[in-house]
Amino acid sequence: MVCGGPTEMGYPRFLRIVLPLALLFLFLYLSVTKLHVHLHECLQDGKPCRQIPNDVIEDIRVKPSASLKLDPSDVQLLENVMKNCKQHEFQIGRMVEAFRYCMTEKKDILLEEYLIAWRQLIKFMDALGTVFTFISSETMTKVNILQGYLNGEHGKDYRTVTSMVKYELENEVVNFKELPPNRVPSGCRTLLRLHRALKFLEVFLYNLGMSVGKDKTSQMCADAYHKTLSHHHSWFIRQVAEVAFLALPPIEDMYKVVCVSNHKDAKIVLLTTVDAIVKVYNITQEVYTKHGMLDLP
Ligand SMILES: CCCCCCCC/C=C\CCCCCCCC(=O)N[C@@H](COP(=O)(O)O)[C@H](O)/C=C/CCCCCCCCCCCCC
Repeated sequence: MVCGGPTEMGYPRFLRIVLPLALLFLFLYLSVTKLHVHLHECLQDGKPCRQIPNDVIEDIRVKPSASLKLDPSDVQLLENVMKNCKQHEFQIGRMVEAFRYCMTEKKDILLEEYLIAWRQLIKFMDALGTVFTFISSETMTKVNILQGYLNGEHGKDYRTVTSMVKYELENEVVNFKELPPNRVPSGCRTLLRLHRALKFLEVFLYNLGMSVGKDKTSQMCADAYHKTLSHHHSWFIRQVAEVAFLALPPIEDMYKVVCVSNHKDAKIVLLTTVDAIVKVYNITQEVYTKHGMLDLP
């Protein structure tokens, strides 16, 4: 079993060109976000003009649960991965555990555990290097907003996704028309951003798990992004993402990150992860659909 960390990944030389380009896009992005409020003043049917309705997005469904049958040797492999990966900053086992533990018997999501899983993903992105800093700090911002609510005065109302939705709707914290400036965004719209990113992660890990070991990670990641998260991002963000994909390490290095040495083992670990993510995603999706909250600005 190979157990090198993501910090051991070697990056190609072309990054010397890609990195300045990424910084340029970042600069452009930050310039445009200063115009954020003005862009949102353009409203159509009560929605910002740049917002793409949720229903144009192809419904991507991966169904590993039905096909994922683990025999005792697979279970042993997963246990080994959990044990042997403990020295890594990013622990896929810890992430899977958190995604599993965050689901309650009443088909609800415990926010505290959900955020633990996201913090693991942030560790992974941080280990990938500076090209990913922007994405990981954006993710951290969202995690911190939710943690802030959990630690705040109404913390108990933020224990689960359902209780958060109930509390924020009853207290008019959620704004369906615009993102009010100079206010901490609501928990519901913040979680929605992570929820959409979770679909991207699900499809990306599924692509990785199902690949025959020859495909490029950048291609698999771009494919997942184009099918999912990109529909919610502005042009500038999409360009930043395209640059980041080029900096992704090759598939063998990804395998090391999840503490496996070959494609067969990677498939088991990755599809087990996808299985947990799909369940969490579906529960959240149901709550948001029920309350018509899939397009919160
Ligand atoms: C073998 C293990 C593999 C683990 C792979 C980990 C991959 C990391 C998982 C998810 C990363 C994406 C997290 C992105 C959060 C995005 C939240 C968001 O959409 N924010 C946008 C909207 O926010 P508001 O403006 O409405 O407040 C925001 O505009 C976007 C900011 C920039 C994010 C750019 C995202 C690019 C996605 C591509 C990520 C590729 C990372 C791959 C790392 C392997």
